[in-house]
Order: sequence, then C-alpha cells, then structure tokens
Amino acid sequence: MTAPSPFVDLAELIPDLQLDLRYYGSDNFIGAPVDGYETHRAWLTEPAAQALARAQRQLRRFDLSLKLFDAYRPQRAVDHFIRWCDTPCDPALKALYYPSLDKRDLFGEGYLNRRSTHSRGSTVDLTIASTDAGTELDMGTRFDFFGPESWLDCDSISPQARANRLLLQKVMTAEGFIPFHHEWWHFTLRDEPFPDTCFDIPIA
Ligand SMILES: C[C@@H](N)C(=O)N[C@H](C)C(=O)O
Ligand SMILES: [Zn+2]
Repeated sequence: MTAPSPFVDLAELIPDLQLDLRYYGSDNFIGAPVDGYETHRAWLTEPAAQALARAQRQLRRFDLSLKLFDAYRPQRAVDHFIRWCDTPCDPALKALYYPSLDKRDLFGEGYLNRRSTHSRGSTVDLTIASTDAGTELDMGTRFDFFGPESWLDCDSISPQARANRLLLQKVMTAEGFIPFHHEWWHFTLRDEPFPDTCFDIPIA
C-alpha cells in the first residue's frame, strides 16, 4: 500500500530491506504495541528513503542487509512513551532494556525524546543482518538497550561488536545520515526535508 504524502513506503522502494518493526508488536521496551503503528509497514520521507536504499545497495555486495526496527514515528507514539513513563515498572522489561535507570529518567538521560527526530520522517533505528537467515550482527547490546554500553564510544564491548558498529556507522554516514552518540542504532538524515515538523499521521 502506498504511503501518504510526504512519505515513501520502504518495502516498496527497497524490497529486500528486512523489517522487524518493534513498536508494531510487543517485543519492545514498553512490552506492548505502541499507538500509531497500525500495520507492519515503515515510512520515510523521499530523500531519507533514497539514502537508505543506497546504504542497502552497499551492504548487498557483501551478502548483508539492513534490518529496520523503526523509521517514521507518529507523535502519538511518542505521547504513548511519555504516558508509559508514569506507569508502574515491569522488572523483567527493566532488566532487559534499562537496568541501571528509573524509567522516568529515560527522557532526561537522552534515550527518549518528547519531540523525537523520528516524527520528522527522516530518522531510522536499524542494524545489519545476514541476507540468508536474517541473523543480526553482534552490536554489543540489544536494540533499545538504554545505558552507556550503547554509546558510540563504549569500549567495554567485544572487538567484533565494535567493528560491526563501525561498519554500520560507515555505511550510514556515507549516504548522508548522522549517528546519535547514545544509541548505536539511531541515524538522522543530515539534510532532512522537514527539520521543524513533527508529523502525527498513523501508520495504517
Ligand atoms: C526509543 C529509541 N529507539 C529512540 O529512538 N530514541 C530517540 C532518542 C528518540 O526517542 O528520538
Ligand atoms: Zn531512534
């Protein structure tokens, strides 16, 4: 299904892009589907989608693929995260995703944003996986692990995981994306077309 303007449906533009859209289902840090993700599809603005297509083209040459966790994020999803911060803590999810933090501090510490770059439509959360089985490269932490182990300059992860992170940075920055210091998986297009707009169109 074609995405509404100004978005491009990534499965249509990049058919071999692997999609594991964590906020559509419950396999995420809040343990539930997130508001605004009504179908397992991912949207980006045209220039961000084209840049992602180029990055995928680079990796294909090595039998590797990008695996996408999130792209455009409606503002109502961010509002869901904000409400979740004021609900009782689930110890099992805390142990997996933010073991050393109180969930109410995730915004102040920079791991969540009340006005997320994702809502501007040119930001992605992603990793690298094999093209055959979709096995993810070891990046040292799980996606959405909120702690210093996910920072770009963390040196307590294995040399292989550091090399894998560097490969992801190299492929993404070569195509115009800027990495985010606190989260190895998060990249924003440098010349994004809507730097001041937070969209709230549900992904349906
Ligand atoms: C929640 C995480 N995947 C993320 O995208 N964090 C950044 C800081 C954001 O919320 O914009
Ligand atoms: Zn992100």
